[in-house]
Amino acid sequence: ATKMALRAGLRSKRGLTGVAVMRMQSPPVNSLNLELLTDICIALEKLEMDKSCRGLIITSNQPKVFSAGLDILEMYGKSPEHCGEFWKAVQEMWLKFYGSNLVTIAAINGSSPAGGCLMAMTCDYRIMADNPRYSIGLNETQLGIVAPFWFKDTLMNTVGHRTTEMALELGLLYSPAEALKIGMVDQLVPEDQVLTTATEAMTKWLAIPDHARQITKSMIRKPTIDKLMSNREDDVKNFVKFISKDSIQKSLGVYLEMLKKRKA
Ligand SMILES: CC/C=C\C/C=C\C/C=C\CC/C=C/CC(=O)SCCNC(=O)CCNC(=O)[C@H](O)C(C)(C)COP(=O)(O)OP(=O)(O)OC[C@H]1O[C@@H](n2cnc3c(N)ncnc32)[C@H](O)[C@@H]1OP(=O)(O)O
Repeated sequence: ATKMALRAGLRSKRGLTGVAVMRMQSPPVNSLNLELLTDICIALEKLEMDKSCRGLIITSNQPKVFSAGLDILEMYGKSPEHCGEFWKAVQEMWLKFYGSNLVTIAAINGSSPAGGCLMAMTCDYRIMADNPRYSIGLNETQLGIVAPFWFKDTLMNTVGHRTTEMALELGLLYSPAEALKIGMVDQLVPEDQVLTTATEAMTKWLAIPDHARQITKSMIRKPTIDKLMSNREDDVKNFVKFISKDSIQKSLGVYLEMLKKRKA
């Protein structure tokens, strides 16, 4: 096994031959801030260029949480310039993962709301811990915010049209069993088996010749990727305009307070 040290917030190491394991470790809840997003993108870029690497398993080193989604503090009370930079990093993460040539497997060993769910859905296969206390889904509307079209497209491509209407409009967070039922995740296993099962699944995916699998993946995902690629700047402008509204800032503030109170 080769070890690969990465910058703060992220550790990645090789286990299975040709397979990297990326462990998010940004306490307390792996919320996706600018630094973590940048680290993830740099790591993926390096792996993508490494000819000996064919697969990537992404998981969490934090207890109970895969990722809490986008870091709300990057969107609350920040300048339009900062929000724009942040959103570009979110786009970059999505583009890199959704368009990755590697086999990507999400080993979801905890809750995965919003951007965390998005990240998992960019992968080729999802294995989640069967703990009923965990949840996964795109809950944006519950925060008073609107998931952009490429979040919606990713969900629609994964679970279908009608389920997306319900999931997105109601901002539903699903238990692992519900997520399996609608196809948001592909497999449930006991918590201590998530990573070993991901490794087993990887073996199956790697049995397929890379070029055939990569061309097939690209054929399926390219239209969705192209849609964002040709609208990137407008999407950033829309985000900044939307997130800077007083009413949206107020909703985010209320939500953050709720998170803190819930803890107390
Ligand atoms: C018309 C419109 C046109 C166009 C639209 C254009 C653009 C679209 C606009 C906007 C889209 C923006 C998209 C956003 C997607 C997102 O990802 S938003 C983030 C959503 N995330 C959540 O809702 C998750 C919130 N967190 C939780 O539910 C729990 O923390 C979790 C279940 C993950 C873990 O629970 P637990 O282990 O009990 O931890 P705590 O709740 O105690 O949390 C620990 C501390 O961490 C803080 N925290 C949690 N999540 C976040 C977060 N996402 N960002 C920042 N901070 C977070 C929490 O407050 C605690 O802090 P404290 O210790 O109290 O200081």
